[in-house]
Amino acid sequence: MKIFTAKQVAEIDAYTIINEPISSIDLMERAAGEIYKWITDRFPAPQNCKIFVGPGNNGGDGLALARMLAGGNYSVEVFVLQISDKISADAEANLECIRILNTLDLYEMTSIDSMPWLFKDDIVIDAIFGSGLSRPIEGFALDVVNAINASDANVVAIDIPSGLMAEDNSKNNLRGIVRADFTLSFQFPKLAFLFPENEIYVGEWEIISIGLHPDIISSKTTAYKVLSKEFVKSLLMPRKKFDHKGTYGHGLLISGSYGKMGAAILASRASLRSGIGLLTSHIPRLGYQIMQTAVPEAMVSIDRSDIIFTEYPELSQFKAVAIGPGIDKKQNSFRAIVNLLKEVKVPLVIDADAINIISEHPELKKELPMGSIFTPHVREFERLVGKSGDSYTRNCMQREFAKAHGLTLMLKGAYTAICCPEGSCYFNPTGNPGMATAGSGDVLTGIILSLLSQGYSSHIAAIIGAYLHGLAGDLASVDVGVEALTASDIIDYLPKAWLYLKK
Ligand SMILES: NC(=O)C1=CN([C@@H]2O[C@H](COP(=O)(O)OP(=O)(O)OC[C@H]3O[C@@H](n4cnc5c(N)ncnc54)[C@H](OP(=O)(O)O)[C@@H]3O)[C@@H](O)[C@H]2O)[C@@H](O)CC1
Ligand SMILES: Nc1ncnc2c1ncn2[C@@H]1O[C@H](COP(=O)(O)OP(=O)(O)O)[C@@H](O)[C@H]1O
Ligand SMILES: [K+]
Repeated sequence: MKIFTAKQVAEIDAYTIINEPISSIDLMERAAGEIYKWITDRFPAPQNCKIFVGPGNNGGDGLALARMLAGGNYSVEVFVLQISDKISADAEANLECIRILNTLDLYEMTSIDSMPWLFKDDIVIDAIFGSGLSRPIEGFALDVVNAINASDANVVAIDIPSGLMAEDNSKNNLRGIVRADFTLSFQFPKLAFLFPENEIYVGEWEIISIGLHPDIISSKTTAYKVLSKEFVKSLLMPRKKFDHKGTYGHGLLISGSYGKMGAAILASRASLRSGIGLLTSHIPRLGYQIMQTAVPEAMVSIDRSDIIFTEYPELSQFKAVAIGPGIDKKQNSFRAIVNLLKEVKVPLVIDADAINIISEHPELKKELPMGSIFTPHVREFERLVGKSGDSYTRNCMQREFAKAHGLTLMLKGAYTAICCPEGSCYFNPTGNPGMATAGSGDVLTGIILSLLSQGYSSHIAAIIGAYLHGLAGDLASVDVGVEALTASDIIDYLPKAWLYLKK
């Protein structure tokens, strides 16, 4: 699913109006009708609805919705904020319509003094500002936002919580944003919904389709997409009858150290559960028996060191290499990484302490092999790329870094962001908080190594890997719940995840 900027959505709107064709007020009616359906489904009548309305088309949606709710056995009060002299034509038309209705109460608000009391069971509809917000909210509208936020009512935001910018909130007043329980976004998600600090404003979000024109949606380009099952499935390569293990490649996994052999076991098992033909696990000597016992399918390459990574086997036989899970950051490991970066000619997955080592030696950033994949979580990302005060800025830095170095840079977490060398950014919707547990990143590294070894290109391997990893976590959470979920569960549910993905 594509994510467009607020400006692009306005263009898509305008195209739809001309080419469907449909009048703008009818499009507003359609949008409000879809919100009405959602509300009647979620909060069946009778209920008390308090609708706060601003001067633009977001307010117009709220006014059209007010008329529908009033006709549907809801008790409706509408509060029109007198914010500016301007009111959009469609909002004005809808305001005229409801002025003559005696089925609802209409109030014009010029100060916070006329703010109604909001009760716990009230449904508050936030239609103050939508995607036309051009600056932080101030004045009495800010007081209204704060009063809504201080209440226990059920707050439903139309299109976007008022005060939240659709993309960049780095200069916003964060105290002037409605904290919705539900956000009903028209046709597409906003980029801001995918950033962790905005969860308190957006609440649960849903996409409400309003029939915007398919031609413009498919032709308009955007850097941002949310992955879908259909898209990920379309990337899978079919297996053929006469394929053999050589067809699916030989991968090298460099992982583990004293006290962290578990990372090597997890990544190895995940790799083998994701379709790799042959896996060689390079580990320090102490891990030999552990690995041979825990993962009999893996071949083992033994480091001269008992406890850390200091060397690697001859590389020509491998189709892909992954390094990092559990390797630690000792000086000898750093030297071995310097050599590996110089020598490796195949795609490389760089995770965990391999990222930290490169971050501590910025001169190594020049050596990064094109086509490599970095898989940092946010702390590792900050060490590698730099700090930022907000997620939008961080995402811009991530895209820039991927472009500048010609590599795929994943930022792990809820909605893992995968930035590709040509500038695109994919967000992964699968996964759950149960995966915030030790070793789940090691599992992801193993999966991606496996996909690279099978011949998937770097950014495709990152996309399939992130989606599959989250899907396995989601399927596991259905059976074991989120608290009890372990990284091993993610591996155990990889078979089901593959089957579900290919269905
Ligand atoms: N997408 C779709 O397909 C469809 C979209 N629809 C709906 O349209 C909405 C977008 O409507 P919109 O463009 O009229 O913008 P909206 O946010 O209502 O208000 C802008 C007004 O507020 C003003 N203003 C801005 N910031 C301000 C501030 N801080 N403090 C004070 N004033 C401020 C601004 O003034 P200006 O910036 O020009 O000074 C302007 O007057 C969209 O979110 C969705 O709900 C549906 O109806 C149909 C299908
Ligand atoms: N709340 C969440 N929602 C979705 N995925 C999550 C969530 N928390 C963690 N994950 C996923 O779990 C993995 C955690 O990786 P990482 O932090 O490197 O763990 P570790 O270092 O313990 O292996 C990442 O792939 C991340 O996307
Ligand atoms: K809104």
